[in-house]
Amino acid sequence: MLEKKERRGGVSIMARLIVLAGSLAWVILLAVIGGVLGFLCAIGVPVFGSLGIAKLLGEPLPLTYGQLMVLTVGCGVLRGVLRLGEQYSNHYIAFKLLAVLRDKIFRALRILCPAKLESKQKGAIIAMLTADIETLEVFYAHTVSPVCIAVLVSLSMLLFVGLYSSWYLALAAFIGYLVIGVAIPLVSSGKLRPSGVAYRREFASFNGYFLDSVKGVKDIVLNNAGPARAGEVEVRSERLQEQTALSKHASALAAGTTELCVSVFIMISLFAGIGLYSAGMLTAGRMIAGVAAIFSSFGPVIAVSALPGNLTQTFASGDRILDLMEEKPAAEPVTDGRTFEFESLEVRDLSFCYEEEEVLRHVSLTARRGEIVGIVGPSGCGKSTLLKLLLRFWKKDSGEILYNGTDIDRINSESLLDNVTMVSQSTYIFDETIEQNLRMAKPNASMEEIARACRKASVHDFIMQLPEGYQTRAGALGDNLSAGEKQRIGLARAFLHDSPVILLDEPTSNVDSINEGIILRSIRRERQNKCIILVSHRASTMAIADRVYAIDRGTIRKER
Ligand SMILES: Nc1ncnc2c1ncn2[C@@H]1O[C@H](COP(=O)(O)OP(=O)(O)OP(=O)(O)O)[C@@H](O)[C@H]1O
Repeated sequence: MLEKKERRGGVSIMARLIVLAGSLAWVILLAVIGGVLGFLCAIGVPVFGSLGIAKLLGEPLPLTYGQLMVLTVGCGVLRGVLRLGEQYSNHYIAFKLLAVLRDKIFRALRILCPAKLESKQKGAIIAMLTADIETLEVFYAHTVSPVCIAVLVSLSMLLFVGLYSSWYLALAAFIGYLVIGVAIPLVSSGKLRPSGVAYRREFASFNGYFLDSVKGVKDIVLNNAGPARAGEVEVRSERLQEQTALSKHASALAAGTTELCVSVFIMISLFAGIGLYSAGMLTAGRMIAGVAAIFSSFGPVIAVSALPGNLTQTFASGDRILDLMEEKPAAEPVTDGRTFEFESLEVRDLSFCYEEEEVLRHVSLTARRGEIVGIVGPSGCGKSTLLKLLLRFWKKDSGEILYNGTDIDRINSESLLDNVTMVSQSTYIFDETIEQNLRMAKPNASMEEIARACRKASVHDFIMQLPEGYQTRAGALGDNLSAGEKQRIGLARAFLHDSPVILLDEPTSNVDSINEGIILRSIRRERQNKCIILVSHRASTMAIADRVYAIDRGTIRKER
């Protein structure tokens, strides 16, 4: 299972996410520069205009009216260009970075796979690959740059107002920036969090229930449970609506408070300016320029105060993604070990437990090229676990798994996968053509080889009946591939992969006796040059084994 780590703080998440952006951090920098210059130009329009008025009022200025006019118009035009640049950078970050992140996450998953992705985890992983990565777009494109822009623009404005107009006015602006850009986000994020968390909980619950109902609609109809199910959907939908209203109410309140505070601080700076002018501490021209600069400088901090609604969710997504990236695989891949060409397998005194639950105790068995070894035992006794350990999905607790006399922990993972293939109880069929689904086992296989593998798995005739034969898309068949057909495609993949060891977990559990006979004949023929380890409940399947081991409550004994 993915381990639950300690929650990280917001700053730590932000820092790590920026590191994760790697070489794309420079595009974020570009967006920040574009944003800062853009806002300064926007503020420049009223400021240069008011400097013109200051000049009219007799304020000495080293600029002519013409130059002030050019600067005012120039700022207006540049504002548009810079805004475009900022938006372009943000969108570039959003799309490029999401692609880079998906790639990184996929790599992390490949190392964790398959042990840590057992079925319990799939839902969380799929959510991460879709919703969480999308949410991070908000972080990179709409969180980092607004915060940096707000800090830089506010500092520039404080310096301008302080140096040109008055440090008292700068102080009033400073308090305004702090209240709008820091205090309101902090207070409202605390208040928005519970309603945001409750909303997301209801949303997930509703979605899960609804999708589950759609998937299970056949069983709902067969059990005449439709009205009860529809009633529950209605109840959950109403609960979701209530939470949506509460959540929207909280964010509307925060937005209203921000607007109110902006108006209050504009008034405060206006009254402070008039007061300073009346006290003779400021000329009319400098007062107008200072107050105009403050009036137009709240845009960046308003953008920051609008963030908290998304921020909690963004950080939660970032936290989950960082957890996945830092997750240790159940068995570290071996890259500096030995390679081998399979001849023999010896399992000695092998013990293994999943967390608390002990599954295998002092298990020993042998198998070599040319043999079919059967494993039987009641459901849940650890047969599949033993096969997974032979592929090092999990790290054994004690004992040895020796391939050609070398322990599995000292064999390169690549070499192990070249030598050992497993057909598990459920085969996943990708939404590609049947040929592509098979070819993944041997990318350069000829069509003849593919067809031969399918004949051995007794699935060739079925494929030839499909509308486009091997070129039929599995997706076009919908859910119409039976469990047995999928199982035989899985088997054909294993035959095509042609590795010396084939681990078969219930290979005939879903096929009829005619197909079972064909498959068993193929397996028997394959054994000449291979080692086949066969798990099955069926006595008819076990009949082809040279040796049979029985597992019972974790211990093994040779049955024949
Ligand atoms: N990833 C896992 N985490 C924790 N427990 C697991 C995991 N996989 C299997 N188990 C448990 O280990 C035990 C052995 O499971 P395993 O799948 O090896 O049995 P099996 O003999 O192959 O059963 P079946 O014949 O029904 O396929 C079961 O109790 C199962 O619930």
